[in-house]
Amino acid sequence: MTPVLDVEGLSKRFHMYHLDQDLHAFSGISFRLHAGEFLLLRGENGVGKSTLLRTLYRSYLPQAGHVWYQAAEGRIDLATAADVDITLLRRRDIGFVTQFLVARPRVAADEIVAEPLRRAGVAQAEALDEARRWLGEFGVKRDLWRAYPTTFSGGEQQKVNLARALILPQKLLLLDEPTASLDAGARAALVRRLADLKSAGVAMIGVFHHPGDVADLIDREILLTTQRLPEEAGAAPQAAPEAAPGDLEHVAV
Ligand SMILES: Nc1ncnc2c1ncn2[C@@H]1O[C@H](COP(=O)(O)OP(=O)(O)OP(=O)(O)O)[C@@H](O)[C@H]1O
Repeated sequence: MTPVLDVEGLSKRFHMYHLDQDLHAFSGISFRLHAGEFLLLRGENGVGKSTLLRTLYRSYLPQAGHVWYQAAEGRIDLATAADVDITLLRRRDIGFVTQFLVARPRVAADEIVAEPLRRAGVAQAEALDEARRWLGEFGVKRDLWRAYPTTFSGGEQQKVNLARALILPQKLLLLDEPTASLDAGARAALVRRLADLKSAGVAMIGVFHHPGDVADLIDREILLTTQRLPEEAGAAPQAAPEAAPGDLEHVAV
């Protein structure tokens, strides 16, 4: 079966201009992800989990490697694809859920959530109905549905964020600590939605503060570790070979 995502030798470093030195976030990461698979990214603080997700989403450009994505039109390398193609894929195929909502001023919560449906051609009234259903599902109080999320609490903003990101099933979902500020009810609603999306064939890669929340969904794990090699050895950290489902994959970064 053709993987949805085939990551080959991906490396990312940041240049810190004020120190005039590079910071290696990770190097040589390789893995594959198939439709309906759920991959958990683990590792200690600062090991590069969020950076890896952002590089897959092409918010960051990698220094080396490929991120082959199987689009309807054919295989495309997200590491080098044109911005216009990335924009299309983000609208249609690839979702990114973070714990932070970028709330636009004077746009109501239900409109923010309905927007992906509107872009996909769903009529305004139907899209708003569906958006309100999801706001309700995630526990946003009814009297906030027409309000502006710029003034919402952290948890309320996060619920709007989730409803918007998950309203339209995409092919690949990147999840960066989506449960961070959620109450128990919203966490349960999120897990239900992720389980439905997984059954519908959505491939997912996630970082979770409490992986127990999604224990039933996880097919594979990648553990990112910081491997400090002696300078004189001169060898770059290598990614471990791909693990079978259920195995734990150790990847030095
Ligand atoms: N834009 C950036 N510029 C420079 N350094 C960065 C940038 N983004 C991340 N880093 C650095 O890259 C390293 C990896 O950060 P990242 O946020 O990916 O870690 P993480 O594994 O997600 O950590 P946490 O578990 O704390 O969220 C850190 O040392 C961080 O300081």
